[in-house]
Amino acid sequence: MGNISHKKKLKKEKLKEQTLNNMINLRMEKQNEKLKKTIKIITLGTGESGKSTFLKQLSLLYSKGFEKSSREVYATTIQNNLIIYMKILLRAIEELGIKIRQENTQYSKSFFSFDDLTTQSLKAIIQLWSDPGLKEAYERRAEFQLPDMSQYFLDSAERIGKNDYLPTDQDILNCRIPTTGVNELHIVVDDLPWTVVDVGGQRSERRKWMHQFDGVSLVVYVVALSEYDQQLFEDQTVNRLLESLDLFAKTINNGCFENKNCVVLFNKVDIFKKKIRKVPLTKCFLHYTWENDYQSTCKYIQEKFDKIGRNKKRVIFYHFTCATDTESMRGVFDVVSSTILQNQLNVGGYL
Ligand SMILES: Nc1nc2c(ncn2[C@@H]2O[C@H](COP(=O)(O)OP(=O)(O)OP(=O)(O)O)[C@@H](O)[C@H]2O)c(=O)[nH]1
Ligand SMILES: [Mg+2]
Repeated sequence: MGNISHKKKLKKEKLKEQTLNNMINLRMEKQNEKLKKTIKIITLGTGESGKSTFLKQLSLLYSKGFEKSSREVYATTIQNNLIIYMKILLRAIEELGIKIRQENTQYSKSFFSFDDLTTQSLKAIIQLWSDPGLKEAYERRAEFQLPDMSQYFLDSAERIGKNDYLPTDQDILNCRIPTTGVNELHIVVDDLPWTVVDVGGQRSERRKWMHQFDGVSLVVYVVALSEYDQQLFEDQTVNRLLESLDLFAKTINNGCFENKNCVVLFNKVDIFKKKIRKVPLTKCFLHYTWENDYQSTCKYIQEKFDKIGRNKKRVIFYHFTCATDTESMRGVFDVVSSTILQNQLNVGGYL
């Protein structure tokens, strides 16, 4: 009798164990499914901070990169931009009272009649860009609105002006096309499907943002560090870095994100490193009293953002980046990817 009841007890315990195992397996499967669900990342930040460049790099590293047809579209934009940049510079030399060489005045006078890149307009661009007056205007670009990357393209005018010109990856990374609406990139990183959402950062675009906030796993907030001495394109009375700080406060403390980890990219460090040697940070933060070197200014700016974003429910990761440099971005994506994995494991209850 005793033996039978002992056997029954063992059977019952085994059954219980099996049920428990099944339940654990089921839970694991469900959690794995959750982990495999598409990770939605949104890039936010003010206009021209580098959000779309971040997306282009992801596309180069984890997707097919740029097809011939899209290179052709970029070619037209880059060629048109050359005309636009030259007109901006010519207007600036007039407004700033900068003199150019006598022999170049004929080119500057006729330039406003050009709309396309032709043999004539290309010749004028090359001639005018060799003038020290235009270089001086470029150096003073914080006083008007001219993209930093205009120098890269003006230096390459001859190559860009060729009939069979097809932009390189670097040309495309440097090309500025302000985002209107929403762009999405679908990629697989470390076995996980990512949807990366890119929105326009200029003021008129920001009202579209909140429609994209649902289901976001990670916010990547992009700040153009180098813009501390520049004014907004949309409002010439507002400092760009202060606008970014203000926008960060409004965005990151939005109910959708208050318990979500966030990655802040302090971008354009290449320009910032050069600029900070010449232009004091007091251009932006009037009461800044620390040393005006790279380390101290970066620390100060990071603290400003951290003070706004810090709370007990999330972690904010900071990286100093040059979004146009593919190799350095590879390292940044590795960190972003492990941040996401950590987030997912937290959600699944693994950690
Ligand atoms: N030198 C330098 N240029 C950069 C860097 N990141 C982006 N850029 C350039 O800055 C310009 C603006 O970059 P975008 O990626 O278009 O900026 P965005 O944030 O998407 O701008 P919106 O679409 O208007 O919101 C482009 O010409 C880029 O090539 C960087 O780290 N260093
Ligand atoms: Mg963009």
